[in-house]
Amino acid sequence: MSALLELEDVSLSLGGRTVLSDVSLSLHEGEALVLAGPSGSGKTSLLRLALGLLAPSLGSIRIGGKQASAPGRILLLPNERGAGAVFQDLALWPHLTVIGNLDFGLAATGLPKAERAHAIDTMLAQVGLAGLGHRRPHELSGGQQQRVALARALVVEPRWIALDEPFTNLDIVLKADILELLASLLLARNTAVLLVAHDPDEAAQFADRMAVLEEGKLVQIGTREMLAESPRSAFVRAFTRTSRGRRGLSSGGP
Ligand SMILES: Nc1ncnc2c1ncn2[C@@H]1O[C@H](COP(=O)(O)OP(=O)(O)OP(=O)(O)O)[C@@H](O)[C@H]1O
Repeated sequence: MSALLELEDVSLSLGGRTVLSDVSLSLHEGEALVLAGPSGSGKTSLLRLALGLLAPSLGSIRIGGKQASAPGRILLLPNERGAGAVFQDLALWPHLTVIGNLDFGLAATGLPKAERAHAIDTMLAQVGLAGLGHRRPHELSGGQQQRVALARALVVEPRWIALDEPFTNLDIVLKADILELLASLLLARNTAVLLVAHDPDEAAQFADRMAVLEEGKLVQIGTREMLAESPRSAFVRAFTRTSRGRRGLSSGGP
């Protein structure tokens, strides 16, 4: 079975400087792959390439075995990549209600209105926002806004989602809560995730595999076993135990 997402020997130059060199990486069905690395190492750029927001300078990207990007070319548009995304700034539509924000992408799928309303209701209940659907983003707390962004990314049932440090601005308790919620939602839906994380603890909660970028090069890729001794190991073990059975993933190289 082909990977959901495959980067092969991808390099990226922006403004005359090399941002990524020769990166090969894949994301498999239901897998949680965490991308770590120092500031400026190219994590966001890699996500943008994967989502089809940037074209590689060299190399190729495949989505579900289909050619998605080639040097200087985006062959599959972002909305054709089966992906959802949440970025740090969340980018919620300020003039739309919570329901309006979720319906924005869902309406484009062509699903009839009644089914969309049902999907939105279910999703909002799952992220703990039942009853808040008619509020606008500025009428919500920071943590609630994060949940809306997550719900908006997931309501269209993407096969994978890209998360670019979306929870950085939350306090530690809220962050732990939302990460736990995210883990359970992804597990229930078998959605794969490519998560950019600064914090190794955050990575450990999540990762089936972890990839480390330094100065645009992939310097390390490790399995969840490497993360078993994390300070939150009880949760990690619970998560990996369930996910191992369900996903039947063999860990290994890129
Ligand atoms: N449009 C651009 N033009 C020129 N250089 C860019 C551009 N976008 C990003 N860069 C450079 O590419 C490098 C990688 O940036 P990127 O945002 O991918 O890193 P990052 O690992 O996500 O960093 P952070 O953790 O700080 O968000 C940085 O040195 C950045 O300055």
